Amino acid sequence: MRVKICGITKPDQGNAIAKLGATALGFISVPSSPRYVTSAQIRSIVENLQVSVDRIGVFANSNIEDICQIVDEANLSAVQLHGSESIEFCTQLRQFLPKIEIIKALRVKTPESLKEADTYASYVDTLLLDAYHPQQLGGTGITLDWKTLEKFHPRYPWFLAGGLTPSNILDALKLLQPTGIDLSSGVERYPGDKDLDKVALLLERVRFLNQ
Ligand SMILES: O=C(O)c1ccccc1N[C@@H]1O[C@H](COP(=O)(O)O)[C@@H](O)[C@H]1O
Repeated sequence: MRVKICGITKPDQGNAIAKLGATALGFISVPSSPRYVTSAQIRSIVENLQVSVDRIGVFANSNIEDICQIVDEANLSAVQLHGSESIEFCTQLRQFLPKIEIIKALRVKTPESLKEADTYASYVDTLLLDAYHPQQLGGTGITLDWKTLEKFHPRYPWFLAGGLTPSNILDALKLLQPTGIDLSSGVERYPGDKDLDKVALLLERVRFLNQ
């Protein structure tokens, strides 16, 4: 199972989380977020890594030129599109970034969002389902209504996100079978400052379930 810890802002925490066994680190390239980091900051976190992990930049309604520049400057391996990017936008971005994983995030408001996920699946590598909040794009700590997803068994890879914590992860994974999980506020002391004890506990619980 892929485990992405998102909203990394500090080189020592990024390296520690990768060493604990997370498979991906997420970096918020959305200027309005309290977890926002510049491409230079991401690069310094990435250059400090002692183990290999996926390096995912999170964008929301950015233009293609800016995304490509940040991918290049920060040495990212994947982009997560967390705004209202269209299928056409994803297709265009694919042409500019043929070797970079494209993850489309959808904020699940109603069961219709799951049909939307199916329509994106042929145009991106991976889907990500997050909780809906009327004002905020992500990192809200709001838990998805997992019941909505009970019959969601797609053939494509997908991350479960939204309000996951070390306390609720086992309940989520007993009900759902995502190929990856994504956590931000559930493993931090305050926005951008990760709690390494919580990350370690999370990884321990996920390993317990997968053994
Ligand atoms: O974390 C943010 O600040 C953020 C800002 C803008 C778009 C996405 C953001 N984070 C994403 O939110 C989800 C879930 O976060 P949480 O675990 O509920 O706190 C995750 O996919 C982050 O990548």
